[in-house]
Amino acid sequence: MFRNIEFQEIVYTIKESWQFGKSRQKRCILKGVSGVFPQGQLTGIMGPSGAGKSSLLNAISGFRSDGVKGAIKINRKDSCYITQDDLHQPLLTVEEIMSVACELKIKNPVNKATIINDILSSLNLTSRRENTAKQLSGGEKRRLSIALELVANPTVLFLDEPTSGLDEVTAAQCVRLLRDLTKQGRTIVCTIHQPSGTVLSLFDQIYVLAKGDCVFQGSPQTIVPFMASHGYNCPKHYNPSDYLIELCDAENEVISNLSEAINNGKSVISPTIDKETNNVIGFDVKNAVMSMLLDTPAPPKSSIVEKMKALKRFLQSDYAHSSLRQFLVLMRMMQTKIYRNRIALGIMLFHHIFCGAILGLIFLNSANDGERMFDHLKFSIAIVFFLSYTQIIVPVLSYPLEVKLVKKECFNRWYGLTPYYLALTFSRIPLQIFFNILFLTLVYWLPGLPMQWWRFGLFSFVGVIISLVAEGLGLTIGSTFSITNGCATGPMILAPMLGLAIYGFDFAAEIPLQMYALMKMSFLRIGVVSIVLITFGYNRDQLDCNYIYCHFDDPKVLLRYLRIEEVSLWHELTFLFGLMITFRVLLYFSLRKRLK
Ligand SMILES: Nc1ncnc2c1ncn2[C@@H]1O[C@H](COP(=O)(O)OP(=O)(O)OP(=O)(O)O)[C@@H](O)[C@H]1O
Repeated sequence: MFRNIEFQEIVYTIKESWQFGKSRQKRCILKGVSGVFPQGQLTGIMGPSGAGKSSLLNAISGFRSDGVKGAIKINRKDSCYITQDDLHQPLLTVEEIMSVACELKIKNPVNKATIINDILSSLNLTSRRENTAKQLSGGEKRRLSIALELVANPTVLFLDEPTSGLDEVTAAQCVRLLRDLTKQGRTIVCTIHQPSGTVLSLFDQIYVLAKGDCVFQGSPQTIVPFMASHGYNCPKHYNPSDYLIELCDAENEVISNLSEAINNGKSVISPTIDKETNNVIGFDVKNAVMSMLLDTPAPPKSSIVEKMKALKRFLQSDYAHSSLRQFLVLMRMMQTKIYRNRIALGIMLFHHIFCGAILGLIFLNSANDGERMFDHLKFSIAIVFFLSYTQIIVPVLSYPLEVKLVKKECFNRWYGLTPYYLALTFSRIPLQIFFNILFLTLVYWLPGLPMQWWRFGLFSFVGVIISLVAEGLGLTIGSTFSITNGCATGPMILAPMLGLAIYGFDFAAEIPLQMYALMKMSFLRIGVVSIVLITFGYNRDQLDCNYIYCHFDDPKVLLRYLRIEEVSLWHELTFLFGLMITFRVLLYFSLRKRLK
């Protein structure tokens, strides 16, 4: 059902970020603004930089709810939000991305091809359908963002700065396109920076904010007469919106005068039109009729009714398809994405073969040397460190950007968190196993470890588990922090773990009990102990000795020296599994927090 979007006395408060020596203070970004965005119209939210335009759009669309107070009347299930960043899967073609959107967003995508053709041709993207998203220009990316959301035929579209970064002609084309979409009954609200006269005239309504207050709401043609009635005469040949914004930016008094006149958005300025010439000859200040003001308040609900409603909401899926179907579509999309990234695949292949060969050559034929006890330990540490570092650093650098895309798609109800999370977890495993086994084969074979299949199998299994633990940690960091903060956090977590991994190898007998407990928290330590147990335990044959006496030629002596001869590999594996699950659970909650 089409209805106006109405909001009343919206207050948006943020907590200033913490600064050294200063206490955290609250800052009011939106100061009780009200307004109506009429159904089937194109409304532009304008204002000086920092006025709170994006904040208002985020608050009304629900993209941001923390710190937002006030009443908002909108059918969110039928709306979508298009972010400023134009985030898409860069390696998929326009057609593939549209196809994924159709499969996830349409209940019965039987005429999927027709829907895609219609939307692409109406947005002038047909000629680009075979191109990947990263090959598109800024304007094309913007149109693709709109095309993707149109698949579900939403009645309300929110767009944050759809014209930013576009030249004047492309910006006008973009706004014209939005206006055409309103002709099909859609309500479109977007933030916009100082539009040209041509672009301004394309809007049905303008909502102007200044320092968190509403200073104008109405048709663009009424800006000049409205301002003039308050003594602010817009010079001829001057863009009225520029004049209004510049005035508000310069003088606080203007903001309070205009905001009072418009009742902070509770009034709307409508044009008086001369019937003969069809020109705007004046304006009227009307109450922005807000049905929610007229609605009689519902009687307070009992907690049982509330609980039943919550249960109903839980059982009714917000999505077009079941979680299983979402998982399968996402899994296929992620696989395509992984295998299409040929450069990354090539680098990963080279990285694993090169590092495996280098490590193998450093310890070439040394695995059976009974005099090189410390080399055996260094070898185990190097393997564990390689597996961990590789798996942590890649997601720390690449995942933060993906989280933003996931946030947008989840918000627009493409899919739920659980199917996404499962697809993310399982889609990477086959390739990860392949690369790790390649590396582990080289480092097993070149140093000359015993050619026993079962031992190699265990060695590879533990290696893969270590890399999965590390990947979980890397993804958790990537989903929680930005790239910059993640780059500091990753090594900060890894460094003590590495310290614990090598701690006490030469005085194992004297390690205090508390340190043992701490060492169990380092998956690197558990990984090193597991690798040593596999390579030197399980009745490994006597090592070579070219002297009269080699203290460590009996592998059991090495295990005893490290105080791990009684340690069970399965016990260590249980800890590794425990940490793997812990990091994956942390990843889930971190994603959930971000998506909220
Ligand atoms: N999460 C946040 N944390 C800290 N400050 C914020 C946050 N969100 C908004 N602000 C501040 O609120 C003010 C309004 O921000 P907003 O992005 O809504 O402005 P805007 O009118 O869209 O500006 P611009 O046109 O420059 O994008 C800015 O001063 C901004 O720094």
